[in-house]
Amino acid sequence: MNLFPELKKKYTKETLNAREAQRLAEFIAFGPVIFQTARIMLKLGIMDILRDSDNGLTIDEVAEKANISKYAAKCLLEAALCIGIVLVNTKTDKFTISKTGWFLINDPATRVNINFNHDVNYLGWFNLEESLLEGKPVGLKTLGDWPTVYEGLSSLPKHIQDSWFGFDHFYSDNSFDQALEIVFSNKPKTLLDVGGNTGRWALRCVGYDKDVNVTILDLPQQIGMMKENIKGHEGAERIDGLGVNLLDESTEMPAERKFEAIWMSQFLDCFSEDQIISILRRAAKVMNKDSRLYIMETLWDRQRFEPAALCLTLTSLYFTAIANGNSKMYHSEDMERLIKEAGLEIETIHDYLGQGHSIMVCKLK
Ligand SMILES: C[S@@+](CC[C@H](N)C(=O)[O-])C[C@H]1O[C@@H](n2cnc3c(N)ncnc32)[C@H](O)[C@@H]1O
Repeated sequence: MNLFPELKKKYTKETLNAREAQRLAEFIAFGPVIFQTARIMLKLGIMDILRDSDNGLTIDEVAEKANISKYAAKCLLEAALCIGIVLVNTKTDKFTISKTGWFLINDPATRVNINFNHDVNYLGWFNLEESLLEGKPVGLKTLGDWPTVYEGLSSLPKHIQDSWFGFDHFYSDNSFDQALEIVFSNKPKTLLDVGGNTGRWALRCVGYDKDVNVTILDLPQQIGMMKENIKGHEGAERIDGLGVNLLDESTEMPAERKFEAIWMSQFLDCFSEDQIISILRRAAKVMNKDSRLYIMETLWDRQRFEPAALCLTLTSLYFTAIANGNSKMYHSEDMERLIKEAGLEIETIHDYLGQGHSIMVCKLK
């Protein structure tokens, strides 16, 4: 298995001593409540209060400033101490934030992941086991009654929708600047954005190049949201949308415009291996020898930093329990095999975009 260097260092040999390993095992055993403790410390503003204090605060002072009981403050701070997000001064009994606490407050990726896990996934994780065994998103029933999460996106309650889109947009938005340079180095005049969602990439494209026309393919519900979202923005008249369900194998991609570029960002991870081959074969049908297909994915093995691989392999289990029961964040070797089976080949791979995307540039074999 190919792994980028930081991951290889961490995943191919034991790095913990016995005490550290035992601690990690207990961290796992108490995982749900460790997560909730940290989330509540953030939500109640306790982490902010501690950060903003000059020399830290006692339990009583935290209780008063956060407007919670001393009992609640004591339970939270003692747990927060042992999970490593705060430190205590044993002379003054004052608590301060630790380095990990600083990341909880300031690292935008961590905040997005916490909201996503609490609002979208938390209840559904309880059904992960059945989801894995049945190959169905059994946990999705905690959000609503749809075959996959994608049919339900437009009707999720606002705070859950915000957390889902916050997660999705955070990752893709951060790569768009570099991605625009890669895609527009070939100056495409027509671009098909498959799974274009709310139109954020399409808007960036029409803003970047005054001559490009973008067609978005997505589920009909998303095309409705996309149209609302692009209204009034410069270049919106050069964006159109087609509501389709690409899980229906008889749905072909539009060929009439001879798309010079086909863009799939965080799209193929929504499908199983067989579904990916079918979608890529349909993309290949509308390509000619000059067309390029750009697949932007967070490939878990091609990460510069190990925590990113951790986030990605665990995000795979959101796809299992909530999204559709059969897709994942792929390893690049799997993606490459599927691309080849669909009659395409990889021309180049660009790594380390934004939060950890790669772009596989593909052409007809
Ligand atoms: C994870 S989002 C990625 C959105 C966007 N491309 C980005 O990079 O932020 C996946 C998109 O694929 C769309 N999608 C999922 N299943 C689909 C299907 N069966 N047919 C068409 N689009 C689908 C979803 O509606 C969603 O907009």
